[in-house]
Amino acid sequence: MPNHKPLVWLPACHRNLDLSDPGGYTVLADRYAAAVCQLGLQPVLYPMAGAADVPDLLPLVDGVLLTGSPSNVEATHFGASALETDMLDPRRDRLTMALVREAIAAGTPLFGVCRGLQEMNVALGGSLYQQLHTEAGLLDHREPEDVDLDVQFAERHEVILEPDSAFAEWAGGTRALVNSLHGQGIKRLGDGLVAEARAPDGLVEGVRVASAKAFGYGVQWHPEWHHERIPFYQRTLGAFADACREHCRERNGGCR
Ligand SMILES: N[C@@H](CCC(=O)NCCCC(=O)O)C(=O)O
Repeated sequence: MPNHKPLVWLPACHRNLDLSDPGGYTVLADRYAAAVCQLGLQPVLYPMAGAADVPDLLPLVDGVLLTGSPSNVEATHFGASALETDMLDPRRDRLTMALVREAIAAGTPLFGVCRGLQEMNVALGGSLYQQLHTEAGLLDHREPEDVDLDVQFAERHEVILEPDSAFAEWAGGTRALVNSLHGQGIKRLGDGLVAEARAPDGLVEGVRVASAKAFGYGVQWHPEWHHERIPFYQRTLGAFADACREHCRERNGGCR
């Protein structure tokens, strides 16, 4: 039995931090890694991993957490053109498009948060609204600018949860309040995804992977934000952590 905690792969972002370094930087918001640690799991990064490395690396981990990011999934992945204003991350896109499909096929627990949900949707053939706030009938789902993080991540709207879904179980009912920090959103649902949570404007904000052999969920909100004091977020993350522990036991005959 290995003497380590279940390992969770968090694909990083790649940014030019504007320090005149043409090599760029690998970036991961501590918030996600800290939440993984608080769940008793060990976050791991493979900074240079590309799509071709996924078959070698996926068997080494017990779960995959696709984090949020200010960058947008490039619209060329769903048959549209990127907007001039888009902040893009083509390396992350290339990795996560492959990772989503292979994690589902391999039965590795998979959880997508915000950009991560959008990646799951696009990897499975779905499309995104590129600017929700320009769409008639849809809410502006972006966070307020130039305010404290506590205000940016404050609960902003309800989600309506499918009765009998895991979301309803985690929320203890069919409605929950969530934060909202995104400009893109699901337009056409990816193949094999089941919509189980919707914003009041009808936008799909929570999905289940129908064929998942382990945990396979994505959410548009941020359950990692102060999950320790919000039972809905805590139960969602707890279910992902339980699935990672189970996968670790199956993979290794046990785990810490
Ligand atoms: N850029 C996409 C995804 C939005 C998203 O993931 N926001 C999280 C921002 C905070 C963080 O880095 O965790 C969109 O705008 O829809």
